[in-house]
Amino acid sequence: MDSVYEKHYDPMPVDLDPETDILKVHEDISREPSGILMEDVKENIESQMQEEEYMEELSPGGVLDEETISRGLSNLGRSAHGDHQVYLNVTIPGFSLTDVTLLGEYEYLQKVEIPYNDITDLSPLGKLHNLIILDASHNKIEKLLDFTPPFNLQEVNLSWNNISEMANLSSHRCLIKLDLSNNSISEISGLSQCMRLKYLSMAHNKISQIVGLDGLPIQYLNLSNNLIRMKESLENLKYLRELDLSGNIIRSLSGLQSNARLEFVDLEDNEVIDVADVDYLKHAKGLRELNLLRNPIQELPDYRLSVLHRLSCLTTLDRRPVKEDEKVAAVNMFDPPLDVVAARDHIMHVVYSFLQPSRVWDSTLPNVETPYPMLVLVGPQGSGKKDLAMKLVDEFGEYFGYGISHTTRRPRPDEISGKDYYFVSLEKFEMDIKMGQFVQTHQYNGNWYGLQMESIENVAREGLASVVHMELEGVLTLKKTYFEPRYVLVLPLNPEIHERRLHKRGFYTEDQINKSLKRVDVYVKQNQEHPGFFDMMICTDDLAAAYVQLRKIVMDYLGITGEVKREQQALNETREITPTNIRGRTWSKPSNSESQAQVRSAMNDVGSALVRGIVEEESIKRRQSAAKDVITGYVPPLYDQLMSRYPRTAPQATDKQDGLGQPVQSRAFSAPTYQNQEGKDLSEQGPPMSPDSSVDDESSSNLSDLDSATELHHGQNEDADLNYSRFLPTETLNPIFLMEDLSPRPPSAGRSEFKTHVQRPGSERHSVLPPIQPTAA
Ligand SMILES: Nc1ncnc2c1ncn2[C@@H]1O[C@H](COP(=O)(O)OP(=O)(O)OP(=O)(O)O)[C@@H](O)[C@H]1O
Repeated sequence: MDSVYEKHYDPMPVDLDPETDILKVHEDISREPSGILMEDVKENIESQMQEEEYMEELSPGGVLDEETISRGLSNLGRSAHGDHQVYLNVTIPGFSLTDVTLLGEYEYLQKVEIPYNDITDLSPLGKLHNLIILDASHNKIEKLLDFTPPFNLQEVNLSWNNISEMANLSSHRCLIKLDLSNNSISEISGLSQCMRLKYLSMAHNKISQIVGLDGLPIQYLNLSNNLIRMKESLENLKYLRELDLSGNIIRSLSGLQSNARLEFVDLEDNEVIDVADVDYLKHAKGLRELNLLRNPIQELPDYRLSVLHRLSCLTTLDRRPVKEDEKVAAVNMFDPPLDVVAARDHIMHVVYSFLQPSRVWDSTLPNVETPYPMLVLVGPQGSGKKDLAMKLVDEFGEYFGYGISHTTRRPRPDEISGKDYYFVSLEKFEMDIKMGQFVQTHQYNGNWYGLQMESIENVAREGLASVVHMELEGVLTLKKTYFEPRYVLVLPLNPEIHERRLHKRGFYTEDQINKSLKRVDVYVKQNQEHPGFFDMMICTDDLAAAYVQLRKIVMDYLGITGEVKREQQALNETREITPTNIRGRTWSKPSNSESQAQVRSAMNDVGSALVRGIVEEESIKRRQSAAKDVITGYVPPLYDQLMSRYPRTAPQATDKQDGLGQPVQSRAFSAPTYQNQEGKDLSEQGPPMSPDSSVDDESSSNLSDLDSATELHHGQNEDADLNYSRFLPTETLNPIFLMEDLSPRPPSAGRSEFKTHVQRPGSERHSVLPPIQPTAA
């Protein structure tokens, strides 16, 4: 037997030229290909022709005949009554049939597929009592199901026909699926009795209103490519799960708000313009897919995130799967959790302050372990926290100072700028934010509130702990900073008393009062869900009792008894309180029990008032080091600048503060005139870089504040300067000795005489803040 290769191989006709010994191809290359292949082709063509002839013979004139039917029959099975072996299906597509009368004789048929013909009349099918599925799509039918209804007809496909009007289908009660797409129907009607209808497609028609479907159990509705404006409600289509309304002229989605079972909505190519319309789909908790492609809404900024925020359950939007991070981004953009708001607030202030030239603050109290002593009273508006704060400052004036926030709110009649708040304009507030002056900010009732570093420093400079009051959001930001205050939750638990208090003040609108009352729950929730978030809680239903409680907490914590306090008062009356003679009190959390014990023991030692507290000792030590760095032009590595908890990136006051009783003098250029090694006056270049400077370039550090540094140095003679120059950051130094060498702080007028002969350390770099050596109490 010939192999396949041999059978199909048709060698080129070649001759060997005896002279040249070269193979030559035959001149006559146009000869027929091999006989076998030719035969195949011929066979093929013949069979095709035969087929066509045969087809032509079938159902001549478009009249269905036996032969055609017998060829289309399939699925041999039992008749409905079970007494006959019959074919159950017939498929006769594309025979240009016009007359299907003969089909009526096949009464056992359950499925009839006669698409792609020219049928206009389906009445013969009325005899098919067992018919369940009918596909007569792509025909020329003009009337809808105008035949005696088979008892169990469930699925009908009459798409791509010429139906312009719907008929009363009340007799087709078993219909489950009806496809009438691509006809020219202008109104939906006649379906009211089809109480099993689950699937209805009327796409590509001329429908302008979604009516006539009330109460039907439709789950899948396709009305795409019609003329629908969607003014009506689909409220009665309770079971709707998939809705295709693409290619219409829909502007608003109102009407879909009641379809809670929707899972898929296609609104591509419509006129939806407002992202708020998406809210109409909010009740559909199971909505997974939404398509709004080719709608004007797509042009809106942050469109995708905005939709995802409103419909958080979506898994696919505009045919694109929704990613997890998109969902997170959507929430963070449109409804950020309190913590995210606080983180952003914090980042903003850190970045702005970092962009500012840094300064060394004057106060000696803050240190790495207890950055700034601070007591924060937290609670909703009208909880009485401000009254408590003021009273605490009144009574314990030698321990606490009131940390005054800035606000854009208008002052009330009895309020004084610089006492209750610094009342500033919005422009000023924003400018201060940009100048990196704030530690935290928060918007409440349309007004901005914020605590500036300067306010805290003003209190700390007096050797006192700040008492501030704020809303929860402020605390969340504060918790992200290097401050570690004590937080006292001040909460009215009786809503009636709270409401009465708010009404009595007469400042608030009903909305504001309601908001304040509701916010109590936010605080309660925060307290319950984050144990330890607040250090203490005081109920302020009775303000007097609340103060007694707060007072006791404060005195216990500070370790003062009534007697000691009196002693201390007497002591204070007899001596001037300066930052150096106040001992190391703190209201912030010591980082470990040891240092807390040290603080307590130092504080209890009332008799030795001139002995410095540990807090101050450590603070002085660091100031010395920082001051030396400033003088020697040392720039800390970027990491140190960022990570150090010392307030090195504190904002620079470059402007007078509006509303301050005593305007803060500009500190930006307060550095003294000084000279470099060669004796050249550098004052034109500005002062040397502070240890906090965020700028690496020495020449650009012209805004450093050198108050501390100059205070340490000022007034020393040449010897003192030389003496100081010994204490480079590399050397271990007991700051007490250094302080004893220094004369008291001179008036600032003398600063201009300051000169330095200290060598710059060059590449020798050291940590700005040397580790704290444990000091004996
Ligand atoms: N820096 C701040 N950060 C966050 N919240 C602040 C800040 N300063 C003040 N707040 C709070 O903003 C809210 C509104 O301040 P406002 O001064 O208008 O309150 P109030 O009507 O006087 O009520 P209250 O007596 O509770 O302070 C108050 O709860 C207040 O504590």
